[in-house]
Amino acid sequence: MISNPEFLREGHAIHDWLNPDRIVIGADEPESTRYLSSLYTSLDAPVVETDPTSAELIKYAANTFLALKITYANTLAELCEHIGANITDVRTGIGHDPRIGNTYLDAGPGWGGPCLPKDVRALVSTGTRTTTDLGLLHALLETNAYHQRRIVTLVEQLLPRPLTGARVAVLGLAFKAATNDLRDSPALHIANLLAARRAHVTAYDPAIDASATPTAGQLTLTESATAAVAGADVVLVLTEWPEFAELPWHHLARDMRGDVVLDTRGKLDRTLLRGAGLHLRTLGEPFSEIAAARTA
Ligand SMILES: NC(=O)c1ccc[n+]([C@@H]2O[C@H](COP(=O)([O-])OP(=O)(O)OC[C@H]3O[C@@H](n4cnc5c(N)ncnc54)[C@H](O)[C@@H]3O)[C@@H](O)[C@H]2O)c1
Ligand SMILES: O=c1ccn([C@@H]2O[C@H](COP(=O)(O)OP(=O)(O)O[C@H]3O[C@H](CO)[C@@H](O)[C@H](O)[C@H]3O)[C@@H](O)[C@H]2O)c(=O)[nH]1
Repeated sequence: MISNPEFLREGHAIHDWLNPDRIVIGADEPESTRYLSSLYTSLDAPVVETDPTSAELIKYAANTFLALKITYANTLAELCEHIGANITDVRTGIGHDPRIGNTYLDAGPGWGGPCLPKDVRALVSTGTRTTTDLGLLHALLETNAYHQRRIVTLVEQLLPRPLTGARVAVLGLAFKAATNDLRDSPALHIANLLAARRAHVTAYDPAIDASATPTAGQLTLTESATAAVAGADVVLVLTEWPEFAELPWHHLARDMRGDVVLDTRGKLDRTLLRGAGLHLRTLGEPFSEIAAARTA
């Protein structure tokens, strides 16, 4: 048996496959390793030759480490909000240290998709069959679920009315930009949590065909951002599609009932939104501006 894990990212599949950081080959027989290695001679990457169990563990361990980094960033972002620090600066400040690096530290609505959640759970499941202390990994899963629920709490805090009956416009349902994948998507999960709290949720994602996509909850999918945002008490950006920054916010603001945008990906232009008369709330930044507007 040979284990040959793949490390490409959705949305970058061809680039990542042609430019791998490493090739991992786990085989019991040297002949099998030699044969599989020969298939990769056109690619310029270090080859890690190992046994099948270690190869499988490399895959789970890599995805779990990425999940740990993201969750750490999300925890820091929440802390920043409470103590008046700025997550962007904190991230830059720690990221210059090459031992830490500056990737997978973007605060957001929790990690998801078809790979990270599955592989963290697989690592936990594998460890459960042993006496290994898995406290860190259990905490990772629990904390990621907490960070998704936290977005619902933030929406609730930003609304000038109860969440029940409020109109929430969700921009982005895919688990990240450059894909239409809804598997284990934090965005879809959060939208469903809001709908379960009896908010009226209208959602738009540029890669999701509203007419062809069944949703489990009470979500209304729309074919445009304009349609999703019309009448909204609050706009919630959950996927980092670049086009959301380019939306005609002046026009959208006129059709909204409220004046707050919660951008969980930190990609919108604060000056542009302010010019449109909207209050922008991001993760990991103090939000006194909105609190001041509410108490004025
Ligand atoms: N999605 C990614 O970006 C990505 C990246 C790297 C590695 N991987 C790994 O690749 C694998 C597949 O991921 P995916 O996202 O393409 O999943 P997927 O669910 O989209 O595709 C899996 C396919 O395998 C088929 N299948 C499942 N069991 C089968 C069986 N017993 N016999 C024949 N066909 C079977 C399914 O019908 C499906 O078409 C996973 O192990 C994943 O961890 C995925
Ligand atoms: O700084 C970051 C980076 C990512 N994410 C989130 O993390 C999740 C995963 O993102 P990404 O790694 O880009 O997605 P995948 O395409 O699922 O790729 C991961 O899973 C694949 C399948 O196992 C592996 O091959 C890849 O190496 C691994 O990056 C998504 O919800 C992202 O929004 C963040 O919140 N902040």
